[in-house]
Amino acid sequence: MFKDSWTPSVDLQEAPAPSTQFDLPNKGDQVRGRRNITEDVNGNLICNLMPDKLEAGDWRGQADKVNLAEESLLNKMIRHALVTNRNQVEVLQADPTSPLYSVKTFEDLRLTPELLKGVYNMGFNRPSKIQECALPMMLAQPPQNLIAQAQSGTGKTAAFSLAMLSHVNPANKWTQCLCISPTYELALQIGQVIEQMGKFCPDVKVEYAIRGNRLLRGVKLQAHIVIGTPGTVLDWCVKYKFIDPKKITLFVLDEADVMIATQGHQDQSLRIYRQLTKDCQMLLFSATFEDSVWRFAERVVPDPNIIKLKREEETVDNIKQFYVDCKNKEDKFMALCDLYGCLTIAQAMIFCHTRKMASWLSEQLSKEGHQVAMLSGLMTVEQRAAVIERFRNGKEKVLVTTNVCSRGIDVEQVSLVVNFDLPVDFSGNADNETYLHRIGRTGRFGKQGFAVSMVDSIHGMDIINQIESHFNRKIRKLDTRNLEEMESMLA
Ligand SMILES: Nc1ncnc2c1ncn2[C@@H]1O[C@H](COP(=O)(O)OP(=O)(O)OP(=O)(O)O)[C@@H](O)[C@H]1O
Repeated sequence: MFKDSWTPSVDLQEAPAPSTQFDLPNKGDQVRGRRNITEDVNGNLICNLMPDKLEAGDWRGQADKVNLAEESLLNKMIRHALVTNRNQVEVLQADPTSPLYSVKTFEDLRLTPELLKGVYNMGFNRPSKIQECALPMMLAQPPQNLIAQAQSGTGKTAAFSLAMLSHVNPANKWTQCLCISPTYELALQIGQVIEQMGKFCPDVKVEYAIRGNRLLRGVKLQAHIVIGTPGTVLDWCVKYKFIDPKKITLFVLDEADVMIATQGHQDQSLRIYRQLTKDCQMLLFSATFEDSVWRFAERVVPDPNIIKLKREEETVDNIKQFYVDCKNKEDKFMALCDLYGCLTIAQAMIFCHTRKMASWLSEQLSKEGHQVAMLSGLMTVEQRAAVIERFRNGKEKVLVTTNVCSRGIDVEQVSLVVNFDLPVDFSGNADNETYLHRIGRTGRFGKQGFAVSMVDSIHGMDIINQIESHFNRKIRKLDTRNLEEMESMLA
């Protein structure tokens, strides 16, 4: 195994760093305290202000951070099927005069029998919505560039995996397809899809340009497809020359939104891009499309075809929304217990703002005899996926969580969502988007759902009013001590 001064530096760059505590002067901050500086899995520095003394209900301290790369990985791990989306795919062609092709079957794509077998073997009967339009473009001759945006779970990874496998000429013993992904774990996930889909194409070789995978100096890589993180890919192309970037004919950049949110990855991606030839086909995928993503995409993908599939709107229509007036967290807990006594709850999700609160609440609920599962940002993504799986299978009826998992969990049996802490943004205003994602966990699949928010301050009441007027839906007061009234309201 080869080792020199360069490899550890890439390892360091792409490895998660331990949490570090610094005592810094907090110029301009109203609250005195310590700054907890940590690095997320992408190498982003996260600075959490940890006040010396948290006020009751303080929304700023210790909130669990939603990490885009982790969220994306978790989504991949817990999803076993396509996300349904009834919106129409929007297509903008680079050459509007060329005919627009879309396919209804995988046979229409004229794939090799081995590859077609691989696709069917994965249980894919027909292309997903985005695949119907994207696949013919990706497989077209002459090659076409593509920027595609669609929410997670719509079949993007499967689409570009198929494109790469179909693109490769196994007789050419060099790297022809290069795919970059924001993290080690995400790169492995993509590789798994390619390996599974290419199961019946044994001549196609895949390699991972990720930390820890060290090749002997001077080696010329024979793998046809390389998937990796930007730092290692750049070094494999430029420093070690394991890959000749001039021979790459298909370049895929996945999760562009996560990529540009990660320090250094945007520059590295651009540097990789500059090594490629003008004829190299470029494909870029993203779940969201803010201006910054769009500007980046335009730099990496010249003359693109553009495909967009809008996220299906979440609605609060079949969710009965309430708030409960409480004095403090103990009072909120009492109200929660009252609620339990009254509602026939299939399963419930309870949202807290901090890990500490989530732990306290889980403990209290367990003492009351409830089977409780808990999710927090302290857990690894694998641990979170396992907890969600157990909850999905009904092993626990209550899931206490921070914001780290408010998205993406589809559990049909969730009939109650409780905002034990209200969703607020950093400035203390109502976080309407988070509220919607949280309560959207109930009332799914056309069923009736209940969302109850616990309010323990004037500020909290103000937040409820803000949410009410944002969604233009009444949030009614619920008196959990008045059983009769409660039963009639929840009926
Ligand atoms: N044509 C298809 N038919 C049935 N299932 C499919 C099809 N394409 C993809 N899937 C499955 O749907 C799920 C989501 O697909 P995929 O991972 O490709 O989506 P994505 O848009 O890349 O989402 P993410 O970025 O979260 O991975 C996966 O479980 C995948 O196996």
